[in-house]
Amino acid sequence: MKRIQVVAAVILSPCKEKVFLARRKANAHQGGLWEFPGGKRETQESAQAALIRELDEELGIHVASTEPLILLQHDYSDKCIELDVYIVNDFSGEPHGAEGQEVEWVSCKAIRERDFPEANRAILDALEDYLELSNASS
Ligand SMILES: Nc1nc2c([nH]c(=O)n2[C@H]2C[C@H](O)[C@@H](COP(=O)(O)OP(=O)(O)OP(=O)(O)O)O2)c(=O)[nH]1
Ligand SMILES: [Mg+2]
Repeated sequence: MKRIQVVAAVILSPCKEKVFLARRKANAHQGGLWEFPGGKRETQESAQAALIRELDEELGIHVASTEPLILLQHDYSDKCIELDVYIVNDFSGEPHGAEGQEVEWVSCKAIRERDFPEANRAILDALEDYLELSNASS
């Protein structure tokens, strides 16, 4: 199975206490579950360019800077993906569900109460480590 290249963003509020989540449309792959906004990379497109394009299309924001969080591979029974995940804490515009999807700023402390696709387990672990480190140094 060809591996699908996906980029996703962990969008943090200025004090890093909240993260902006979107809910996958019911009829999509992994439908109804919460996700970090993003999508498939186009041929020849860099991860950065894909992230900027996806967050403009899906949330109507302009990404100013990113830092890599985790790169992972996950095999679902029907799809194999590679997820390239970035922290975004500098952007302009007010994020909203530009494609009619449900969105929400969720407290980082309560994020594990949401249902995510299986691949996201590793992202949540990486995010927890990232937030611990950034709290320790502030
Ligand atoms: N954006 C995103 N995708 C995720 C996450 N976790 C996870 O398993 N995925 C999977 C679900 C999909 O198989 C794939 C993303 O593809 P997608 O179909 O949503 O891509 P897209 O936004 O470009 O949408 P489309 O143009 O194909 O409608 O990655 C996540 O946290 N964020
Ligand atoms: Mg998407």
